[in-house]
Amino acid sequence: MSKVVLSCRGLSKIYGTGAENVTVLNDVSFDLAAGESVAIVGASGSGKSTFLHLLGGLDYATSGDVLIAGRSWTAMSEKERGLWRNRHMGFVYQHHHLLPEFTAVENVAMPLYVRGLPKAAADAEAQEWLEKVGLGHRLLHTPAALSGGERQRTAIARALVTRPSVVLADEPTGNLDRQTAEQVFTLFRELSVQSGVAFVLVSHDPGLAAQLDRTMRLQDGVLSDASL
Ligand SMILES: Nc1ncnc2c1ncn2[C@@H]1O[C@H](COP(=O)(O)OP(=O)(O)OP(=O)(O)O)[C@@H](O)[C@H]1O
Repeated sequence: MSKVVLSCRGLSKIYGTGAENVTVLNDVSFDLAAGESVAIVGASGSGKSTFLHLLGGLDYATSGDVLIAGRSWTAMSEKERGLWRNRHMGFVYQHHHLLPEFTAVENVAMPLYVRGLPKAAADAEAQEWLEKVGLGHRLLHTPAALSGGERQRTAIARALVTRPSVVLADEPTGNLDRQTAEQVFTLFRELSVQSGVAFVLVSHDPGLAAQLDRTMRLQDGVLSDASL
C-alpha cells in the first residue's frame, strides 16, 4: 500500500448557527495515496469548494481533521500552516491568481522565493517548469501579455515548481474554451503523474474527471465513490 499523503477524518462543516445552519459536509473520511488522482464532482452548492478549502487548510472545519503528509491542520498555527502548504501543496484555481506586476518566471518562482531560495536558482527552476508547460518563449511576459491558456499553464508551473505532495485544483480550466481546456488539463495531469504528485480536482466536466484514477461524488454532505 503506498503512502497516504492526505487523510481526512470525520470532517464536518456547518455554516451558520441554530435554525439557519447549513450542513455542507457531514462526517467525511477520505484518504489519498502518493501519486493518486481523484475528481470530486457534485451539483452546484454541494460543497466541493468548501471541501477543497478544508483540505488545503484554508478554512476551519466544524469538527474532524485533515492531515497532510502526516500533520494535522488543527495542530498548526497560521504561520505553520503557511510553511506546510509551501512545502507540501500546490493550488490551481479557475482564476489564475498570478501577480500582475511580475513576469511569468517571477510568478512561477514566487513559492521558491518564499522558501528562501536565492533568486537566480529559483528563476532557473521556474524557467525549467515554464519550458515543460510549453512557455519557454514567454518567460518575461507579464500576465496581461499572456493568453488565458498561457496564464493557466503558468499557474500550473507555479503549483508544481515546489514538487509538492498534493495539488488541489478547483475548476482549473473552467475559464478556457473547450479545446484549450482539454490541452491544458491533459498537460497538467501528465506533469502531475510524471512528478508523482497526488491530485484532487473539482470539476463540472465529466470528460476531465474521467481522466483521473477515481471519481467521488459529494451529495447531501456525504462523499461517496461515484463509480458504485
Ligand atoms: N461563508 C459561508 N456562509 C454560509 N454559507 C456558505 C458559505 N460558503 C458557502 N456556503 C454555502 O455552502 C454550500 C456549499 O458551497 P460551495 O461553494 O462549497 O459549493 P460548490 O459545490 O463548490 O458549488 P459550485 O459548484 O456552484 O461552485 C452552498 O449552499 C453555499 O451557499
